[in-house]
Amino acid sequence: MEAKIKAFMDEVKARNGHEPEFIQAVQEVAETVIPYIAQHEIYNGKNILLRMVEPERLISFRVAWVDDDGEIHVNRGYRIQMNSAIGPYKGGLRFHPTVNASVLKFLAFEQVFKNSLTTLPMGGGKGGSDFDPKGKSDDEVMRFCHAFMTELCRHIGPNTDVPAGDIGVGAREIGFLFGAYKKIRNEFTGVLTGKGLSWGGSLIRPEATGYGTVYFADSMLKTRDESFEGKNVVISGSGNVAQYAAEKVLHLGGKVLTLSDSGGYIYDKEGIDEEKLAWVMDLKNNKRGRISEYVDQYPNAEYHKGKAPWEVPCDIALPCATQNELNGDHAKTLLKNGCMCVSEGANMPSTPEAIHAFHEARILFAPGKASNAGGVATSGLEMSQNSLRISWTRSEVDDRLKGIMNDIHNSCIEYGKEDNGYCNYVKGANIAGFVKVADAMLAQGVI
Ligand SMILES: NC(=O)C1=CN([C@@H]2O[C@H](COP(=O)(O)OP(=O)(O)OC[C@H]3O[C@@H](n4cnc5c(N)ncnc54)[C@H](O)[C@@H]3O)[C@@H](O)[C@H]2O)C=CC1
Ligand SMILES: O=C(O)CCC(=O)C(=O)O
Repeated sequence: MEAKIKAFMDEVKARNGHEPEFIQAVQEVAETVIPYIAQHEIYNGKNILLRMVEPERLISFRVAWVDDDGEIHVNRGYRIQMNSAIGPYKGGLRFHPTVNASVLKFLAFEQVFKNSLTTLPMGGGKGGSDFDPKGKSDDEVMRFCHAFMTELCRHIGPNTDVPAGDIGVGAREIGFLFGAYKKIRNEFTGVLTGKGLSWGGSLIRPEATGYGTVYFADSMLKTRDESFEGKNVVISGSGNVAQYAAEKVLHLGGKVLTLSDSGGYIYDKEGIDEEKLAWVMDLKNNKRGRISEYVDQYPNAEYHKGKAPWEVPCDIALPCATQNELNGDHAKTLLKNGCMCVSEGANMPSTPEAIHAFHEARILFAPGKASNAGGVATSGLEMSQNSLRISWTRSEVDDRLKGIMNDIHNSCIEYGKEDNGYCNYVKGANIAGFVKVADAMLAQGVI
């Protein structure tokens, strides 16, 4: 089996050798899915995984825009349309200086499996730009978004490809992008998700990724007769996912000790309660400040510049910032300090070494493609509401989200439970996600 996996990866590396994040994401899937394919005659000899690692379409384009001083800037825009076997391409847009084809291909590849796990009819895609919204005025962000959509609008549509937010793309950016699409195409449609409530958005979409990550962790904890009640929880990030993960942890009786951004982390041993979290939301979503400012407001807290929060002893860790933010050494520290559960809110935040350490220690570990699927699932619910031209209530959407996260957990158990009783959620998510897409691809023929 190892030879088969190596031969497959050699082929992937030959074509994508300069794309480390993409190769990392494919390797993890290959290690779990190739043995499964070998045991299931219908998939054998069809090169399905090889087809799945090649994007159906990779679009790259120039985005030229003018700043407040009249200077012209050029960024690169992308949309990776990875797989449409089970529905229109669906996945977020990331605006961050680190964006490149490798990062977006890894995200688009993960998205295919994640969207399949939600049980909703959504293919996988991802896009974005190396534009950095940090430090830009609202007007500059608007001009960039309008320029970006001028090209992107040719490639998307409610039945073709439906983008949404990701790092650096929140409610403000989705508004500007939607405005440009509507103007150019003269269509008011559900072409983006994460929209404002008065123009087609869904209740609970802002909360969904963070809430879903915590719902998934709660399902894992229940398998060991545990819960969030009274647990110390360490969270990285302070953006959309981290904020609502923290909120749900508080609802379930846990204590949130940390939040972070790319500058460092804050540790509040008294706990970040609802009032402090509201202050962080205002800091990040309105003032667009740095997390270091927390200690000016709450002097009993500590700020650790340039560091990640995994050194703070905890029962549960929720990485909610970015890829590869939790490495093998961080994992060992978490385990030494007694961490029993890691649920990924971000995409691929744990390195392969970290995942290996969690599996060796047999703690509860959920990969992002399962545990953070609540965001895209609720985007799927937004698409349904747009098509039906109705709006569901907060509790209707939240109940559906809970149901979907519970179903994803059950799928992971079905495909990931090992003979010794331990559930390998990575294996479970990869195989469960693969089966639905592979079956659709088989039915649709070689195309
Ligand atoms: N927004 C969504 O619905 C979904 C987001 N995700 C993933 O969750 C993660 C966070 O996304 P959002 O919260 O939406 O973005 P966001 O832009 O609202 O927040 C990103 C957070 O990550 C921090 N960050 C960025 N780079 C960092 C670095 N190098 N080191 C430490 N912190 C860093 C930022 O300071 C910020 O706190 C990403 O991995 C994203 O792909 C996954 C599923 C859905
Ligand atoms: O809601 C969506 O379509 C995008 C979510 C996303 O980008 C993700 O799941 O990583």
